[in-house]
Amino acid sequence: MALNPAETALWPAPHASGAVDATVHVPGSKSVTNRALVLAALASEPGWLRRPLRSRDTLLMAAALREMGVGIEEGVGPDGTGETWRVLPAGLRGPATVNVGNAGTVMRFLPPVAALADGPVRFDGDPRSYERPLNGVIDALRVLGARIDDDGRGALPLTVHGGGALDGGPVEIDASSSSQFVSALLLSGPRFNQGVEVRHVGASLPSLPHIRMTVDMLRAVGAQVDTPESGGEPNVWRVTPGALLGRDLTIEPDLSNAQPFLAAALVTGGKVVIPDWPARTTQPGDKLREIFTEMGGSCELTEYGLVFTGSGAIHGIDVDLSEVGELTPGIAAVAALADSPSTLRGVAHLRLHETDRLAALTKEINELGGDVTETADGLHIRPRTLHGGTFHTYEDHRMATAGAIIGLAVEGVQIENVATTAKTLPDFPELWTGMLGA
Ligand SMILES: O=C(O)C1=C[C@@H](OP(=O)(O)O)[C@@H](O)[C@H](O)C1
Ligand SMILES: C=C(OP(=O)(O)O)C(=O)O
Repeated sequence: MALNPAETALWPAPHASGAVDATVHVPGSKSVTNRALVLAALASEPGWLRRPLRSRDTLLMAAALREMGVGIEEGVGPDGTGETWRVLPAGLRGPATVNVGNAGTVMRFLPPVAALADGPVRFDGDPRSYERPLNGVIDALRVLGARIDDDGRGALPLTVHGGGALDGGPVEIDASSSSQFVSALLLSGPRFNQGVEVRHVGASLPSLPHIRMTVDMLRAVGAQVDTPESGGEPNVWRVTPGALLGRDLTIEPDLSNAQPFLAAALVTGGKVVIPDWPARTTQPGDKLREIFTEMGGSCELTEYGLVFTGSGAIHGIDVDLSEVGELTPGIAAVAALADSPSTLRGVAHLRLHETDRLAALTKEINELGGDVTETADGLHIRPRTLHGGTFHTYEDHRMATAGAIIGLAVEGVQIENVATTAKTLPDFPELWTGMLGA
């Protein structure tokens, strides 16, 4: 496929001339917004999303739900403050066509919704979406009573022949390649005739906080969910059938998208404040308070938000990132600038994310003079003096932000296709230059 000019364009990553000192308002969480849209669409009454993320992944989710008959009105809230979306659930309908782009949440969360539609729903997406695993969702839906036409690879493209309802019941899946398989089945589970009982039988299960996020958000709209943590069997989640409530939900800032800004404080020995950092959250980005503190910073969580301060020193880290895999690119970027080596473990499944993130990070950091090697499940990073050059991004938003972090400390880094940050953070270049006072 020919790349358009935006994809080939190079963005000179700003070099920081001194310590940053900024307050950065980070837009809403992708993971929370897309779960909230699905749950509101499946509810038995209208609901509101306040401060939703407006990005490629969330607009694809909204467009897909609209295709299936759901009303989503974008506007300002009833009290006139901030962007608010009103979701009007309706009988889900096919025929419909869903473009998933390269959004894991759309390609995994919507086939179970489509199984409830009253006709065929065709799923297609970016070339990369054909390579990302979907077998856990496809196989499980068949066991639960759905009819699906695919090409047998356990991936897109496919058609779900919605029958207006789904039996549901018990199902075993191997979700070692993506936690989103579990989340997908649980989110629609209350609307299946028998609910759903998901038993994970694989060797490992990544991104557990994201499964907790699914469970918390289901409970917040009235669903009954039994989990391993609430006294149930290990690796088993059970959702009881029942109606879902329409809620008025304010979306938290995306803490994984706060990562590059916190990293800027760490890398420049400066200070960054992120307003509205939640006191309690299931977002994996909350782990950054611990990880970036170990890497040399310090933080204070106040009523206003998170105040994160760098000390001027950046330390390497040995850390298992299996629960917080999406933080890996940003941590790798900081580790490449540290005063000691790092080992990032537990993230083999990143090979099947937006791009093969382990290969991409290794290649791009090494091309700037770094010393990174891939392991079976992660990266070894030995800091070296880096030089400028082109940082390729492979249509991966987190590769682009990782390159920008390195560019703060290394002159002459050019990020290819910074526009790819639109997947979850369309305003990234403006927020970044704003933070630097440019
Ligand atoms: O459920 C979610 O919102 C997500 C789950 C994780 O997926 P994997 O378990 O596939 O890593 C994460 O990496 C992704 O960015 C968002
Ligand atoms: C893995 C990610 O996204 P997706 O939701 O497409 O899986 C990510 O945002 O880092």
